Amino acid sequence: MSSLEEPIGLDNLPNLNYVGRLQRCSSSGCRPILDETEIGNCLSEGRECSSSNSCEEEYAWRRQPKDKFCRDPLILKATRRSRIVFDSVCDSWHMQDHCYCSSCNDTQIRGLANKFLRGLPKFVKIVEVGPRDGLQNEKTIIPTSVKIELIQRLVSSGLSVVEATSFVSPKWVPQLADSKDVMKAIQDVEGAQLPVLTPNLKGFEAAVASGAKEVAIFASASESFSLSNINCSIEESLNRYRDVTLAARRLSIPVRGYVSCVIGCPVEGSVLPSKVAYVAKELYDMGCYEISLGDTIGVGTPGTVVPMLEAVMSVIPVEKLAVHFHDTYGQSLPNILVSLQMGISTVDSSVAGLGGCPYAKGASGNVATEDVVYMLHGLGIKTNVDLSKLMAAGDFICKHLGRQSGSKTAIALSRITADASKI
Ligand SMILES: CC(C)(COP(=O)([O-])OP(=O)([O-])OC[C@H]1O[C@@H](n2cnc3c(N)ncnc32)[C@H](O)[C@@H]1OP(=O)([O-])[O-])[C@@H](O)C(=O)NCCC(=O)NCCSC(=O)C[C@@](C)(O)CC(=O)[O-]
Repeated sequence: MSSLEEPIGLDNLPNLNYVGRLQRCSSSGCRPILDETEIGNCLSEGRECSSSNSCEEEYAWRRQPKDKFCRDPLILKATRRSRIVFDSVCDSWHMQDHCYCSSCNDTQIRGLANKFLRGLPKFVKIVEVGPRDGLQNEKTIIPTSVKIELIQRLVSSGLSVVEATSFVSPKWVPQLADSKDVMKAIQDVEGAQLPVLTPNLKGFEAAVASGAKEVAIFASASESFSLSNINCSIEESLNRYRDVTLAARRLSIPVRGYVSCVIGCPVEGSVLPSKVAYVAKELYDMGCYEISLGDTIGVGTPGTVVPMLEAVMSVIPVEKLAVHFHDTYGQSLPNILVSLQMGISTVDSSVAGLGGCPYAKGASGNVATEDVVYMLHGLGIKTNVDLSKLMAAGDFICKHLGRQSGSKTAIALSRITADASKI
């Protein structure tokens, strides 16, 4: 296995029981391993293992003594298939240092480890867009109370930014016509920024009147998409957004900027990186504190994402950039990984992979937050997100929508949870 992370291979881990396997993914179960010395040590330890040796000691999982484990009322409840209690079980386990590969005894391979993982950020901020981007395309109107509970659950999972709703025309996006009620109900939610989308001054004023403390504006790198999404050209939209950012500055309200169609447009096809860089810079110059680069239809691969990011990074500092991938072609995780390697440390995602844009037919939801958290924790990158609580939030909304989660991580871990409860 050449991967630096211990192979996921759940089926290949006969010596770990189900709970142990799950714990590998909990936020507390992962620790940063990106420090060069640590990687070096780990790999040196690996050198001492002969290739025929199993590295089981190195993978040792510290756990409660078995009898204590069995008396633990939390565990007993877990056997009754209680997901919430199972989350507590997760927290009673933690992972020790582990060696990645028993055969990593070659300095060249060690060099590769440093080359690919050394530059990754130690912490990634996740911007959860499920309640807005995730729900905006749902045909059946979701009760306001469900939206409110979803936001509350997401915030309590540790997410520090949860995009709550949009102040757009209810004729264009009927699902979010209750934005005022949602905002009023979450006024006392603490511990997270709760930005809302505003397409113009009218939306901005309504958002502020409803208690929004942060807004997001959204331009496009494609003329056709700009027209179909917000009914105006790119230049017209930038003029509108100048008004919004000016009004926001007067009220000291932070503004986030989106650029959509950064790789491709449903009408025009490929979008030039220079066009993306132009729109991103305009938004940055008018005062957006962060620019989120959206692959709205999810056509990007690392091969197209890297040149796009290069172009944008030549005009905007990398720490001001975020990436926003839809997962139509299953490319989001590799795209996120290359973005992190290029220095980006803010990633947008949607719980349970909810979403799709009403004006980009066929585009699927955003990358699932659970999958992003799983990958980041697997890389030793902190997120402050409790994966089990996040999964519970995903489960909550999926049950309401009557469909399976779009997160592979959530599906896999739920199976393990169900199996563990039978132990
Ligand atoms: C921009 C508009 C409003 C222009 O829509 P328009 O029809 O051109 O606007 P208008 O100025 O002619 O007004 C028409 C009506 O809308 C009203 N109106 C006007 N503004 C508002 C407002 N803010 N809130 C509520 N109502 C509004 C206005 O008052 C009027 O009402 P009427 O007199 O007919 O009763 C419309 O096109 C719109 O709402 N578009 C939003 C569409 C949308 O939300 N799309 C999904 C966003 S997702 C995205 O962009 C991508 C992203 C960010 O997720 C990143 C990625 O995934 O890549």
